[in-house]
Amino acid sequence: MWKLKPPLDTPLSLKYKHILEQRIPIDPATLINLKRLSAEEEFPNLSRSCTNMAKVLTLQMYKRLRVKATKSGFTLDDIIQPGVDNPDNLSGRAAGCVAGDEESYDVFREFFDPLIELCHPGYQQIKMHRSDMNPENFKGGADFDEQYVLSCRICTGRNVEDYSFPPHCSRGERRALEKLAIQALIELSSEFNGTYYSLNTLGEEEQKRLTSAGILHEDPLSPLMVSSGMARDWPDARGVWHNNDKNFIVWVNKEDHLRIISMQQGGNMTQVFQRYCFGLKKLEEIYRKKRHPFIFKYYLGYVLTCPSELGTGLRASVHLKLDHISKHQKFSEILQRLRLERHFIGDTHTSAEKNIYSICNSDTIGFTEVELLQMVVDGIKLLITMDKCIEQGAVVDDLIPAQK
Ligand SMILES: Nc1ncnc2c1ncn2[C@@H]1O[C@H](COP(=O)(O)OP(=O)(O)OP(=O)(O)O)[C@@H](O)[C@H]1O
Repeated sequence: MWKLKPPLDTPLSLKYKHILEQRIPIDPATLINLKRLSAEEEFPNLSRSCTNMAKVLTLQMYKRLRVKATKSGFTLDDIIQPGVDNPDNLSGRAAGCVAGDEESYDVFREFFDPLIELCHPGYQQIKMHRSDMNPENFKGGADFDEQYVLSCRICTGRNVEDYSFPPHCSRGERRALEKLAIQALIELSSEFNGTYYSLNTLGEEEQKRLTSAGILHEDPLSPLMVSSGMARDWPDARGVWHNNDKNFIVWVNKEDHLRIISMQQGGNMTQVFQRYCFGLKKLEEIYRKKRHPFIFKYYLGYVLTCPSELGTGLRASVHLKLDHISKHQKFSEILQRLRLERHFIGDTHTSAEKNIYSICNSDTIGFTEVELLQMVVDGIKLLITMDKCIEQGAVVDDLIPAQK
């Protein structure tokens, strides 16, 4: 397994095991004792890494931070491992690192603050995170022309107080979180009738059915999940719940304790957002009543495993067909000005041939949920207008938005 924790039978690691299990504050001197080699000798080779982690981490910072750990024992080396193993940065936003628990963002703030700023320029000016999950505050319609838009999806993550995050949680923590999620989802079922499927016991037929409904993916274990430690013990204590209409989905113990998804075919983003807000607020209330609230910090918003998803965690994406504007030489620049980004679709080859794109918001922090959705909807509508104009032989340069 990737996590190079010392073997448990040596005196040195017994000391480490004690630290992990007792959850006592870690004495930096203890960690220094565990580091037999110098920072220069241990510093990772980042020459191929295009991630934001590699842009932020210097040897001096590594020297200062490598002897620190959170109370549950998450270290800087654990944080940066995904970016060391996966040097590519396909989205431009790739953090190349993960948090192992809520405290990671405090103990390693010297590293995380500039990193979040790179992922989300302007983050350091944010005084207080704002949330707005009232669909009535959305201006204008959020319904798209279905000749262009094939499907809409909104996704976010949530982590529960007092438990380590998936890269770091123990088997027992993960199982306790699954138990809690199953109880909460049963309560949610009074609003949304649904079923939980444990990956441990999932049959082949069910697996096929969930995959064809876009709920399970062919290969759930990305290299990022493996190198961050999120894939440890897979599929133990992992599962997915969906409502009877298969348009509200909750993943348990994947990248975050919970990943919440509202999605449907066609262009009705209004319904997708209404369901997202209603279901997520309900789930949050259930967890709060069980005295296991979601982790929220005034300056980070909802605290998630991946620092590029802090704030709302919201990713609103649309699969749409753009035959013309996608060939414009400034297509990438237009997306950037609209604060949107392109994600790759599972079957990249076929979707590229058919000019089908997956476009979503690039920000998650600094804006409310309603504001982010507004950006996505207004941006997608503009792209569709531009596509239509080009098809009719018009020049669209004066429609290109100014840099926001
Ligand atoms: N609008 C959409 N309609 C249908 N499927 C979608 C849509 N947007 C994304 N998906 C699918 O959801 C999966 C995850 O998409 P993507 O990687 O872009 O999102 P993410 O936010 O990075 O990850 P996740 O939402 O799983 O946490 C992919 O299989 C993708 O094809």
